[in-house]
Amino acid sequence: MTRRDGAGTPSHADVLTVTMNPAVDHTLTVEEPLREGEVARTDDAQFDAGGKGINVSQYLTALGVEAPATGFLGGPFGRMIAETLDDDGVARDFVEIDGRTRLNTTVLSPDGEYKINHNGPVVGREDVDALVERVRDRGPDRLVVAGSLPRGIDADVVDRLAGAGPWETAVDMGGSVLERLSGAYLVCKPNRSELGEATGRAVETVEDAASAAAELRERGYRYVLASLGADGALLVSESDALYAPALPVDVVDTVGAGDALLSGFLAGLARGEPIEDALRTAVVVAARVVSVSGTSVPAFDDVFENREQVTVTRV
Ligand SMILES: Nc1ncnc2c1ncn2[C@@H]1O[C@H](COP(=O)(O)OP(=O)(O)O)[C@@H](O)[C@H]1O
Ligand SMILES: O=P(O)(O)OC[C@H]1O[C@](O)(COP(=O)(O)O)[C@@H](O)[C@@H]1O
Repeated sequence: MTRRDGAGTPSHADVLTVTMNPAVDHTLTVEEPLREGEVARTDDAQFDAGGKGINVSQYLTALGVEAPATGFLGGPFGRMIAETLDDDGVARDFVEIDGRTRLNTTVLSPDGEYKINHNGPVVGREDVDALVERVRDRGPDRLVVAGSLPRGIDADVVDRLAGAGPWETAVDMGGSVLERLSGAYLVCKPNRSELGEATGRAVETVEDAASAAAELRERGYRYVLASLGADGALLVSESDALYAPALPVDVVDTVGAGDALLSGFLAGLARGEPIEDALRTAVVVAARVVSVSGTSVPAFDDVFENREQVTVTRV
């Protein structure tokens, strides 16, 4: 029997996020480039509750949109994530699994950003059945399914979650998963390489990204929100392709940048913003998140007022 690892009685949610493969994010900053055979030492280490949907729940909650988190948690890192969500006031309703939730490591060194993501635990079909029930219990208006799939789970589970009720579903998953989905989705948020992987196209320029996003959109997405790193973001709908450059900020690291972009977009939609403004909000939220380390939640107080800083053009 699967166990419920969550706080409180299930209640309706505006947005519910699903993270099937959560992670504790371990961010280490070193002062010298890593050298083979040498021990690097640092006093600067940070642990955050992570995984794409969990980050979206944290960012949305901080942006004033109720967004409980569900998915699978297990082991000591799973307990740490649950405690962090409680401390941050993010409602949670996870299926407790026998496997251990993973630890993902980012090393920030003078020569760059190194990320190592563990593939995560094995999850069983009965855990998936329990997850579908959790989602039905909450009956959200919008569902966000984000992050990699744990071992034992195939892309059809995403279609199953999206099709289990009347909610609109956003997905932020790897290109090979996007390629295999067959349901109807509100939005997907590929980054440049995921967009290339999902379409088999080379994505170098903004124009390349717009063509690839338009092709991907036709496979069942109302919007494709493509993130292009320091080049900004692109929002493609049936009638439009809108491009917004990134805001010039001092970047600490880009962990959580894509999750922040999606959160800002969903927060804009939840507030009834027109699509163009939701794209602006998304870019401001992403700029805030890349300015802090790991997936810690920065101050979002003036995000909505500052969205006019973002210029949007038609591609
Ligand atoms: N170097 C940067 N400077 C400013 N903003 C950035 C930078 N890198 C990323 N961003 C912002 O974060 C968003 C998501 O970044 P990206 O790296 O494309 O996502 P992901 O984390 O999914 O790979 C971008 O669309 C942009 O708005
Ligand atoms: O599930 P994946 O693809 O391994 O990614 C998980 C990692 O991505 C993050 O959600 C950050 O994502 P982004 O940098 O793409 O926004 C981390 O919190 C987590 O460690």
